[in-house]
Amino acid sequence: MRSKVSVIGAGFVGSTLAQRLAERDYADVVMFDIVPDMPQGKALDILEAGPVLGYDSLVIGTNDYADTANSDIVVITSGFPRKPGMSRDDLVKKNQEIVAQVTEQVVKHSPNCIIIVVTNPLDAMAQVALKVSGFPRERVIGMAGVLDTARFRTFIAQEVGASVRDVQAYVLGGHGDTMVPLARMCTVAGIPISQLMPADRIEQIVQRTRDGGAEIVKLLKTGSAYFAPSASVLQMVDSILLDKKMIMPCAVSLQGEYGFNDIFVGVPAQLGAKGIEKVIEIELTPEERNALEKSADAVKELIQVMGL
Ligand SMILES: NC(=O)c1ccc[n+]([C@@H]2O[C@H](COP(=O)([O-])OP(=O)(O)OC[C@H]3O[C@@H](n4cnc5c(N)ncnc54)[C@H](O)[C@@H]3O)[C@@H](O)[C@H]2O)c1
Ligand SMILES: O=C(O)C[C@H](O)C(=O)O
Repeated sequence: MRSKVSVIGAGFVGSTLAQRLAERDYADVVMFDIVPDMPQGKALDILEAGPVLGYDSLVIGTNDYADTANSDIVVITSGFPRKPGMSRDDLVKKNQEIVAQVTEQVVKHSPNCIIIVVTNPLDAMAQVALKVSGFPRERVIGMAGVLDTARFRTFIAQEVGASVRDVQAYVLGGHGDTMVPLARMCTVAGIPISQLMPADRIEQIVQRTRDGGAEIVKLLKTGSAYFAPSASVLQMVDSILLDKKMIMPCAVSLQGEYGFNDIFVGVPAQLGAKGIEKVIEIELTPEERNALEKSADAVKELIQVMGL
């Protein structure tokens, strides 16, 4: 039987993800939205590309949660994106309500699914989904680190004129202004970047990575990034559905790892058929440790604002 992936929210991230998933040809895809007819129209459009591109994925658009029943993975993208001048945290109240209500329905129809949260502010919304679902932490994962790391890798590759495939990096912490790009562990074909570029240039790239989401928001003016975000979710879905056990930075509800408890923080995690199969603890320098704590504090503040 084919796997089933449901995407809640058929906006820019949701519909681009549905397209990418359909092209993978390993799962049927259901796209849900509260806007009448819109998910149906987008799903039909993606389905009709199948004969040209050669995939047989069934793609359904719906306004009825019953169609999402028994999904293996549900990706929550529903909610407001920010506008220029806003921070992701400014979305917290509006999106908390949406994510809570969506999670309730998701769980009712797919009690055994793995949830991937995309809605911002990411770490706080993952906390909402974990709480409302009552799922174990292995089955509620936030997407942010793959995207932030992809941005970091893009800028490093551009700087040294290398293939992005040769650039390895990690961005840890919350998906906000205090995220922690680990420049010390960034390599190009195994060579530390400190041997390839001056420290001040590395610091500029680290800052551009932290501002990566805002850079796109400023250019788009009416919404936020979706091509790289949907590609990043796809990598997580690949690792889970194909049980590839890839290690990538994800927002995970930590239970003692890195000294944190019951708070979502971006850390390297191994993703497989069971969801989060392992949290990888990297030894951090005191400076990196401080930066991670500062980033976790920003997430804690939001959790308080939400009354969770
Ligand atoms: N974690 C990340 O790295 C990351 C990356 C990109 C975007 N995002 C976030 O993802 C979210 C979606 O971004 P987008 O660009 O797709 O926005 P969008 O406005 O294009 O789409 C959001 C969709 O959610 C739908 N929606 C609203 N309330 C709903 C509900 N109760 N049930 C179901 N659907 C509902 C809307 O109708 C809309 O179609 C935003 O919060 C954005 O900030 C996060
Ligand atoms: O920046 C945003 O608001 C969207 C997303 O979190 C991103 O990093 O692109």
